[in-house]
Amino acid sequence: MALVMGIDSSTQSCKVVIVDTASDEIVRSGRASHPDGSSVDPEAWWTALQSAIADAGGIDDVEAWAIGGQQHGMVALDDEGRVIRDALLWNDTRSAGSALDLIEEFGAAEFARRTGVVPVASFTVTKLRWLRDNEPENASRVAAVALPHDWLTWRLRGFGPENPALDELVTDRSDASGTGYWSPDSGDYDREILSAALGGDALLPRVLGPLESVADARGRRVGPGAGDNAGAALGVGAHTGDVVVSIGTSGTVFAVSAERTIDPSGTVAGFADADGGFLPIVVTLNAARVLDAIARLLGVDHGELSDLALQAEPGAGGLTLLPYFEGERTPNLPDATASLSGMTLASTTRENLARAAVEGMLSGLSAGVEALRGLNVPLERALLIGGGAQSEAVRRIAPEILGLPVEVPTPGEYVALGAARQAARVLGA
Ligand SMILES: Nc1ncnc2c1ncn2[C@@H]1O[C@H](COP(=O)(O)OP(=O)(O)O)[C@@H](O)[C@H]1O
Ligand SMILES: O=C(CO)[C@@H](O)[C@H](O)COP(=O)(O)O
Repeated sequence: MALVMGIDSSTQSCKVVIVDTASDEIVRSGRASHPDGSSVDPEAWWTALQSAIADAGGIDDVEAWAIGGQQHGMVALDDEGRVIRDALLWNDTRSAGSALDLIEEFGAAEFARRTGVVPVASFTVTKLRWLRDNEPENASRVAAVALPHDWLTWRLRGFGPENPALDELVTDRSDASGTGYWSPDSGDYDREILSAALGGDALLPRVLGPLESVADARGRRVGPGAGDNAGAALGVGAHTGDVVVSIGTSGTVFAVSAERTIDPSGTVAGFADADGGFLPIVVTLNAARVLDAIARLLGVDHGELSDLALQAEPGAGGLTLLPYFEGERTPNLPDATASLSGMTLASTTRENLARAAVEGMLSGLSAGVEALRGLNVPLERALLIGGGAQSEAVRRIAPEILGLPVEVPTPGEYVALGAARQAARVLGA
């Protein structure tokens, strides 16, 4: 029997699972919270990772590990391996103007062709341009740029300001594909785009193939890791025809595909997966936290919110929630706010508001399903995962709004599980 560890360092928390490779069963697990906000000191993730590992009973008996994590966050390092400023996360919209500048310089179609994405504020490339234009002194100190999972992998392998070997930074295809300066065709970085964004070159993590590995300070195998969505695809075992709908802080709709997709409109991002293929994906900024916000407003917990929503009729009596609480990424409306419409004396009930929250959140995801269908991605069934999939109302209303049969795998930490599966693979177990 060999034990492996998978980690999901997500927006709201860090989750650790320790899996027995003989049975594929989780034998121990742990978690710790991350701070709120879209600009976060990466040290908080490192502290949370260590707490989550302690909560899981430690890793002395683990033979291999891998980290999945929230994508796109900009971790800028100086030449002594120190973090230069708080990381700007995927849901930080301050670089929306920088995204427009990059589109003007390169063209949306050219960007999509070269990198698989059209810049929006979420992608790392726009955060680097924002740094260049707004904090030139910080930009001039950047020696290396990493993503959250790259940086945590480096730290857990024993590197950091005390041992600042920047050339030991590694990443994987899936997370590299969310930077906006990586080419899905060549598998190399697009240095011209990187330099145009940052105003100079920087060291970037070496991109490992799906079965490549490195070692930690104790000689254990360390997998390349993954962006959280690609990690979830591994964890849930997604096949052609499946569309995974993940309701976490972000709402994501994605499929695994042997072919890369190119969408010059930017609606579908042409990411890579963690298995040597591709992962066409649509991402919204407003998902589980829409339900959190309305539950808070109504003074109920998630179970009660779900009960209320299921007591209302489909269509919520005409009440509609457009849930752009955090601006929106798809459609690209970084400055939008949420709005409630269709309020009459009859429609304005607690039940209808709860239902409107579920329907509004799912409608954003349903637009994602349509966008994938528009690129001829085969879609036969939806697999619903993420914290929001624990809501019975979400599970029961989803088939009608998504227009697909919906299966709900047993609630679980699929990103961490996907990372554990990758660790087992690199161990050859
Ligand atoms: N029963 C539930 N119904 C609806 N939402 C829930 C439920 N349980 C947890 N959540 C929400 O799910 C979110 C966490 O999901 P998760 O997939 O772990 O997010 P992330 O990966 O972005 O950190 C939180 O916003 C939490 O409030
Ligand atoms: O921006 C994206 C994908 O493009 C998000 O999916 C982030 O990767 C954050 O994921 P969660 O923390 O919401 O799971």
